[in-house]
Amino acid sequence: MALLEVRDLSVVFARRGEPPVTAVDGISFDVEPGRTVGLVGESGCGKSVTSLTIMGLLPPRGAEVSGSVRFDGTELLGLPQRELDQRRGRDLGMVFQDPLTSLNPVVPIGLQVAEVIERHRGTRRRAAMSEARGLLRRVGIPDPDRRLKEYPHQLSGGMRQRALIAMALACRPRLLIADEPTTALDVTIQAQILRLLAALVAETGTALIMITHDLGVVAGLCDEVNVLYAGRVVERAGRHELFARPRHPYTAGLLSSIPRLDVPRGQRLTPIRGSVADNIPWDAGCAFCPRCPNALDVCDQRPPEPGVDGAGRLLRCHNPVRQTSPVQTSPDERRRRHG
Ligand SMILES: Nc1ncnc2c1ncn2[C@@H]1O[C@H](COP(=O)(O)OP(=O)(O)OP(=O)(O)O)[C@@H](O)[C@H]1O
Repeated sequence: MALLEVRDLSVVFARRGEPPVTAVDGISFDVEPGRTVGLVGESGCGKSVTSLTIMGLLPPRGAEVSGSVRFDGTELLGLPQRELDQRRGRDLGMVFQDPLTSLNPVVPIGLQVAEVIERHRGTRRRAAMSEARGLLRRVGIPDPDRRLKEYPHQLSGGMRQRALIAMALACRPRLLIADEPTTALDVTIQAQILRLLAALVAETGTALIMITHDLGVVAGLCDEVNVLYAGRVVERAGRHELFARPRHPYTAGLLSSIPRLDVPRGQRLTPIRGSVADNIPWDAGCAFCPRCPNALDVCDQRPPEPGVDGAGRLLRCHNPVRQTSPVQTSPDERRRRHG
């Protein structure tokens, strides 16, 4: 059974004097224990609203939420706040993109981690501090005895992100949601943090939802990738299939926007044209249609229904990319081939 089952989740924000915004529009996906699932898409496609809804952290007023979010068989939507807080503390953890705003600037790092352990597991201060030291070491913070006493501003960006991961792990969550955890970091530190997350997932068996605008980030980490566009999943496939044969023109565009060294001669990067401001509403057709290189007449007349092929790939497109042989090689595949 899936650890997390999201079914037909929709989130609509009411705005005074303006039409409502449908941030999430009928999203469904599962996360199995120990698996890593990516939610990928451009800014504004609904990634963060989805994760905040799962965590029960959406502002209580102004958002109309429908659908179902079941964690280990329990419906989380509509759960009384107390029970949700307990579950969040015990089973669900989150790593946000900006550690400086997520960490308390006036509390030393070690104490922040220890307080999470104390609050959620009832551990005494001394034992919690000792466990915090171990966690800081585990997430790769050098000299944890010293760092324990330091404040967030005394740590580098990468170390702050590691501290945040330590805090999220302090409750030993069964599901961790990482929302753009590497966006604020430079490229080498990004790679280190991604390796750390992969190692922690393998070691602890925690399920992970990885939220990012960058398909390159999920390339080495996710078992399965959901590509979101304007609040809907437009393609879902295992990482290898998605990278080898993207079928939705949006996925293909995202993939070809990743700079790579092994692009076949003559094939150029073809970034997606336009912006989300060009979208049409889903009830009129495919929201991506005005930006789509494959658009047909039907695309701005009728919304595409999602279909699932024999290999389990979900696709929502009237005119998918047709490929008979792989044109892209996933980073994993390249590593495997080249050792
Ligand atoms: N409180 C709110 N009130 C009104 N609209 C909102 C609110 N929060 C989010 N939205 C809108 O919902 C849509 C989805 O936002 P969301 O933050 O989930 O996107 P995202 O894919 O996570 O983008 P980013 O990577 O920029 O955070 C956007 O159009 C956004 O403007």
